[in-house]
Amino acid sequence: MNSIEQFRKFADSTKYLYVGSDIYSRMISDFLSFTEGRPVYIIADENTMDAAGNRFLQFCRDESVPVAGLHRFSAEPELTSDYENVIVLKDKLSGNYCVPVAVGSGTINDLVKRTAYELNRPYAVVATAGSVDGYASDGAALLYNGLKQTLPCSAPCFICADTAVLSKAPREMTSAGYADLLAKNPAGADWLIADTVGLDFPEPDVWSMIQGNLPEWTGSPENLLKGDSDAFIRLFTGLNATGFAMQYMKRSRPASGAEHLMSHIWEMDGHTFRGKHVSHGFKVAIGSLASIALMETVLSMKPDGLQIDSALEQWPSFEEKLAAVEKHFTGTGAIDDLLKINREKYISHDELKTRLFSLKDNWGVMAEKVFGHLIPYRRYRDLLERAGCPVVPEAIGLTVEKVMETYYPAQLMRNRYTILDLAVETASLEKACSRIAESRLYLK
Ligand SMILES: NC(=O)C1=CN([C@@H]2O[C@H](COP(=O)(O)OP(=O)(O)OC[C@H]3O[C@@H](n4cnc5c(N)ncnc54)[C@H](OP(=O)(O)O)[C@@H]3O)[C@@H](O)[C@H]2O)C=CC1
Ligand SMILES: O=C(CO)COP(=O)(O)O
Repeated sequence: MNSIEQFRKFADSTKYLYVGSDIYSRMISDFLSFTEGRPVYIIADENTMDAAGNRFLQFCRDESVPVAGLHRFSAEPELTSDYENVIVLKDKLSGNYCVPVAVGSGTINDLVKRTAYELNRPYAVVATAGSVDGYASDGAALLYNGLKQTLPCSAPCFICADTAVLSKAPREMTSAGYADLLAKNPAGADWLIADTVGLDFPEPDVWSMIQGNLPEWTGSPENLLKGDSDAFIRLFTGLNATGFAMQYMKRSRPASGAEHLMSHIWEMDGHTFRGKHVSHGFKVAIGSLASIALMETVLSMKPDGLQIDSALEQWPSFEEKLAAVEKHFTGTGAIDDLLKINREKYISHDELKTRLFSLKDNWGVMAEKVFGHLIPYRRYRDLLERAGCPVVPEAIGLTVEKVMETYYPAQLMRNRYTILDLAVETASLEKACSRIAESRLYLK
């Protein structure tokens, strides 16, 4: 198996990485190099303090690492990725020159990551679950002005994960991490589509690190559910390699495609199921299935089926496109940011015409490339199911109809070309939605 350390060469901020069952006996010397004698300030919550924080505190005591303070968010109500929580943390930390240590999973890590960045300090994370690929990324996925966006900031300088802790995390968190990792497959297909349009060339080293190793990282989902420690190392390696890829590229393209944009819409809607927020990974699982369904439906079309005249006729003017953004997002704090994104993203009728003719010429090559890469829907669903992930929208409190309604606003979320753009630009979204909704396979 590829060692996680060999992927760290892609990271410019993460200098130290410890994963395994005996991390505390090995990491003191590097930890002291990281802190440079400054005290640590631990940020955790009630769940994560029990899961790993107390053990980390014991490590500090045993090794005489000074602890300046401890902020423990309460477990109820659920901690969210709202930027307001960064303000709370900055207020706590700004007075003393300590180094922050996040003890938790995706949300706590992102809150501390952005706080450390705004205070211009390095930070460490003690991971408590293999639930997301965000530990090692250099962005924080936060709700800022109501828009779920990836705010720039440096990745952690020091990452450690005790596999005994990861394997004891709630099973759903592991399944969610598996779904977030497996999603690099449809996200990669989106990258190939963007490449065909001439917008975003897949960086070869990053492509081979992620896509080349993904089958091994995700190949035996049931071993994760059995608590197999090697399976956890593979999962955490894949999640962190993706984070390193984001550090290397300074953007989230290697990790995120249409499936993530759909998940962000549901998060911004405040979607809950049985009174609780649905995890990032579970929303991504349904977003992935929806994205693959759309890819298989749209790309199965023959080039002759691409009606350029009708697509051009349906293409909105600049004003009409902005009006569509207003219609979908008015009343949310995100509206100004989304209008800006869509002003930048808009292409004129003439530009669309050129793109559509080029697409018609390259359609067969693009479909071949994408289908050569994409895990087919049935197999993808099976992998998710074996990993304990949701495979129908109802399992996270959505409906097929709601998923169909999400494709269009998700296309407005980012200036990053995906299958959503291809479907909208070729005026095939509506027809594809009817086919998906009527099919006996997709999202059923
Ligand atoms: N920056 C990036 O590149 C990325 C960021 N993300 C973001 O990460 C967030 C989701 O993170 P995710 O990890 O799924 O969920 P959370 O960090 O929100 O954690 C979900 C719940 O699990 C609890 N928990 C964590 N570890 C343990 C444990 N070992 N034992 C018991 N309970 C535990 C948490 O407790 P508590 O509330 O106490 O922490 C919380 O209640 C989203 O905001 C998403 O957008 C996702 C991918 C990439
Ligand atoms: O969640 C992320 C990666 O897993 C971040 O992706 P976005 O940049 O699309 O928000």
